[in-house]
Amino acid sequence: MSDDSGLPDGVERRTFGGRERLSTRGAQVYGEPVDADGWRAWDAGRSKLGAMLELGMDTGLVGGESVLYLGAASGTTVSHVADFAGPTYAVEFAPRPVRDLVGVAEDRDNLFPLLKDARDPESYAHVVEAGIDCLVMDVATRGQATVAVRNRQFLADDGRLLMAVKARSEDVTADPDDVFDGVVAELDSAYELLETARLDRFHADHLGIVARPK
Ligand SMILES: C[S@@+](CC[C@H](N)C(=O)[O-])C[C@H]1O[C@@H](n2cnc3c(N)ncnc32)[C@H](O)[C@@H]1O
Repeated sequence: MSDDSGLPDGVERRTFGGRERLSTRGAQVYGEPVDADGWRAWDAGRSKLGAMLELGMDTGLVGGESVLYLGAASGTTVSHVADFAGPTYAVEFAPRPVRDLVGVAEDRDNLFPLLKDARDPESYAHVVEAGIDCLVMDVATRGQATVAVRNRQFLADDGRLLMAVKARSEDVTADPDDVFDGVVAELDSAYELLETARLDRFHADHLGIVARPK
């Protein structure tokens, strides 16, 4: 971490259109504003990890870490991650967004797209290095806690899980708080919870979780 901002090295607050925003330095991906120095605005409204940083959650990210990112979609968030992190493995199971993700990786030597199902970690265990520093999860699917537990195997003992839970993906009718309680209870088998925060300012009915392996 470069200063007392709580942001990892390689993530800065810079002014775009008169407004201070998170930013990373790299090739443009989704039409986000880019300044003259090559910094690109990181839209927290389109990124749960961006929202977690914007809300001041203590992610433990310092910059340069190895990352396994589950639910990469077309690369909006993972492109920013690869801008400040080390080797970044991006798992996504839908072929269409992976086509875009491959384009995003062409500009980033440290970004490795994997067309894989995050529920089946054995299918990419031969590719992803062991002792990953940070597991980022944004899979909007039923069984989000199960996916986190199954992928615990990749994390270093002092690594971090940074997870966004979408309540409606588990149960559209349930009270989000009940859904979050259930997810947290299931995570307990493999993780120690460090911090949770509702992301509603940026993402309705989402919970941000920071945890470390037990
Ligand atoms: C909310 S979107 C991710 C957005 C992305 N993280 C971002 O901020 O740019 C959730 C993604 O998870 C993917 N997904 C859902 N279940 C998955 C699974 N079992 N394995 C891999 N990807 C999955 C979906 O296809 C979708 O692209």
